[in-house]
Amino acid sequence: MSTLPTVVITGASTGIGAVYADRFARRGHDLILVARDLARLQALAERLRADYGVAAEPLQADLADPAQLAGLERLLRDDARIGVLVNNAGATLPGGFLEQTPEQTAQLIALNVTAPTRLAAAIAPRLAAAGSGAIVNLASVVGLAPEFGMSVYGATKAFVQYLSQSLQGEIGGKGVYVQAVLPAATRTEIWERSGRDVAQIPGVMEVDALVDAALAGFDRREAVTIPPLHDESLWQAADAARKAMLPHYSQSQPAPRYL
Ligand SMILES: NC(=O)C1=CN([C@@H]2O[C@H](COP(=O)(O)OP(=O)(O)OC[C@H]3O[C@@H](n4cnc5c(N)ncnc54)[C@H](OP(=O)(O)O)[C@@H]3O)[C@@H](O)[C@H]2O)C=CC1
Ligand SMILES: CC(=O)[C@H](N)C(=O)O
Repeated sequence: MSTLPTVVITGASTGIGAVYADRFARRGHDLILVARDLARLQALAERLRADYGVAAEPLQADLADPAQLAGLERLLRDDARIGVLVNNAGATLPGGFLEQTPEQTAQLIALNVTAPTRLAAAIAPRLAAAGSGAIVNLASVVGLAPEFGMSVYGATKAFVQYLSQSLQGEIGGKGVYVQAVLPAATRTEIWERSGRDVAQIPGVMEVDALVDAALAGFDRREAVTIPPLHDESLWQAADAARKAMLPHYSQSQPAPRYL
């Protein structure tokens, strides 16, 4: 058994989550791997045990299902070995807002918004009390870009980014590191799962490169990590522009243009 904190990774059966599992195992962490496809989780866990000598436990759960989500919440609340949560499980939807059904959007919000929020809420008090630990949340550059026409998916990712940055402010001072990771298009099954052809997308990043870059940001303790953004000053300028507005919101009168 490792002396390092155990890492819980949601959506670990494939894609970005499976590579996170490989990288944390390589660093010597024990793992709890969460997704719906138990056979895939078992195969990955077996490989990680063999390759790295860590403990790797598959945990089958549909995180859009409140009862199954509650089981993982209990584990995060109670198991003191767990010190890192990677909120990675997520999906997108085919079609546009006019085609998507209420059931589809509710399901997406349950997976992309409710699950990471509740899982973070389950682990945060214990990490804050211990004064250490990390919560990594997979957002997306789509959350910065309403122009991309992925309204509900993008809104869920904007939520995740906001939650991460706000939590960093709330619990960062108590020793808990919170990171938002914003990938752009990355070669995983997410594209075919939503009926899109990744071959039509320009500038797709390979999943190993994405996760290694995200972990470089993790090691630098960045609040927001955007692996595809080469010119870091663009993010810094956008963040500075947002912060420049903050002192201007406390006004008893509407702005003259609204009078
Ligand atoms: N790939 C990309 O271009 C980008 C991805 N992202 C984000 O990165 C994260 C990972 O995406 P990616 O690896 O590409 O996606 P994949 O579709 O490759 O993998 C998604 C993972 O989530 C799991 N998952 C899906 N639905 C559920 C559910 N209801 N309950 C539990 N687990 C579930 C899947 O496992 P199973 O089916 O076994 O449950 C799988 O392990 C997502 O949050 C995504 O939004 C952000 C920007 C770009
Ligand atoms: C499917 C996508 O659009 C991708 N996950 C992204 O967030 O860029």
